[in-house]
Amino acid sequence: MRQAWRVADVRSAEKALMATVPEGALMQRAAAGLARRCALMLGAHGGVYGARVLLLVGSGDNGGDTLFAGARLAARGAQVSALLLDPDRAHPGGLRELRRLGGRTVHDLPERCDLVLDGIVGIGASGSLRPRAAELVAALAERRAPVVAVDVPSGVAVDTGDVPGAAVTADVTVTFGCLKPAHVVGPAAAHAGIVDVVDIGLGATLRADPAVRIPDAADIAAWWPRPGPASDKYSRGVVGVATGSATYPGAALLSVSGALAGPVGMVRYAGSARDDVVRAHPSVVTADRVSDAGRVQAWVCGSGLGTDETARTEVRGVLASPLPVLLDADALTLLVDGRHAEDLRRNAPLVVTPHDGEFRRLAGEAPGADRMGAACKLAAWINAVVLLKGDRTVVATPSGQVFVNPTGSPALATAGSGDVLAGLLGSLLAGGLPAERAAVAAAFVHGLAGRRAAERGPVTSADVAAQLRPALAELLG
Ligand SMILES: NC(=O)C1=CN([C@@H]2O[C@H](COP(=O)(O)OP(=O)(O)OC[C@H]3O[C@@H](n4cnc5c(N)ncnc54)[C@H](O)[C@@H]3O)[C@@H](O)[C@H]2O)[C@@H](O)CC1
Repeated sequence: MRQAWRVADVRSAEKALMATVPEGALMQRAAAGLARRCALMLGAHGGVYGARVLLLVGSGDNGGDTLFAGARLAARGAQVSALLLDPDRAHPGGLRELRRLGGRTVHDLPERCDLVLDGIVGIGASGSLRPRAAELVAALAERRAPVVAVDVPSGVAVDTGDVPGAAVTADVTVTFGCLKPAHVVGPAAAHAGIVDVVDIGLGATLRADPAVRIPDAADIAAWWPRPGPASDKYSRGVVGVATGSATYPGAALLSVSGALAGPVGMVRYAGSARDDVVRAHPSVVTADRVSDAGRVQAWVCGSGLGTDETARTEVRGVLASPLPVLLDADALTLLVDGRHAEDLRRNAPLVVTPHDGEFRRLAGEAPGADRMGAACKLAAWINAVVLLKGDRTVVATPSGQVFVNPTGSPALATAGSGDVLAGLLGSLLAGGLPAERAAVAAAFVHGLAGRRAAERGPVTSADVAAQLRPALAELLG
């Protein structure tokens, strides 16, 4: 599992490390890693010798890294120019080194270059880019040259992943010591491109809890419940699905197909779409109401349920059970009505899976610029695992742990895709996974399925459901 740390924690780790190494050593490690990556990129397109490299240099150490890396490229024969945002405050040692090795300074963006290094600001940035920097970033976007961001793309909010104004969009970001939240969460993640972490020796001094964890395929495969020789349909878990209605039978079908792809041995469906469900999925055992459904180990409730009195009774019924419950869509609307989020507090595990609109109804305010912070706050308030949907879906626990799903796909932004996710997640809850792992694993596999479905053209949520099993077959080997 990869992890990302907040600026303050990176700073203290760097401070501790700096006390043990010669002055300037960390910047040289950073610059060496950065120059190596740039040389690789140039090598793939004609070579370093003679390549036109532009450095955008701010007045902090981020600019210093950039100047030293530029000097290394100049030493290998690249034609390196540095555009200094504030010439009087550019890193003096870096500038000297660049000039010594043949680099020069320029006042404007050149018409053409083979590679741009964005060293305007790094983790020392505050707020949106200042006007001169913002202008430069806008002009850069028109040049279409490959861009390497140094540490973080200039203009992103490093700790939250927000993009408050103009920001560099990089092909590659070379970061130092560890990932930061902006590389993996929020709109900033899309500005980072491929992220390379250069080891500058920070590992031993980076002791704080990470701000965010990013699961990989091996984590999900290790968590996924698998049947053993002694398993039967009950011991694998039975999930109850209370979704859909006569008006929205599709929601029932989609959440059930999500549940069937999960690890449970049986799916029970309770609701007025039972005939449709059984016709499409003959293995599902159905009932009219939650109270008649029989024994289950977890409930999924909400998608397409409607908001009438019957729906309200069903939601109350699942919440009154001592079982893990996942609430989505109409269930959230019903319970909250803008004011009753406390009603969700219960002792058994609860997962809610809101999109931004549902989040606003639940929390009383939109997630805003800090999606991780907002999800954590809501999770603590209602004592639930919150899965906040988005391009980089965030999963937050009541104790403040945050995970970000790396497999998101724009293909998942389609009606009913959340119903499929809810069914799969409920199946994992019934299969015995702790709530946060169930949420993280479901988002991961749902994302993989979305990506697979997108390879075959425009995607419907039924396509996503159909790709869950092949995605799992590949993942679980
Ligand atoms: N601290 C360390 O040990 C290491 C730091 N390194 C580099 O140092 C960077 C951090 O350096 P600094 O702390 O000097 O900070 P930065 O270089 O990230 O930014 C600070 C400078 O940017 C300006 N600035 C701040 N906000 C701005 C905005 N919104 N628009 C335009 N300009 C703005 C400030 O006036 C200041 O001059 C890291 O990102 C990394 O690149 C690396 O050399 C590795 C080691």
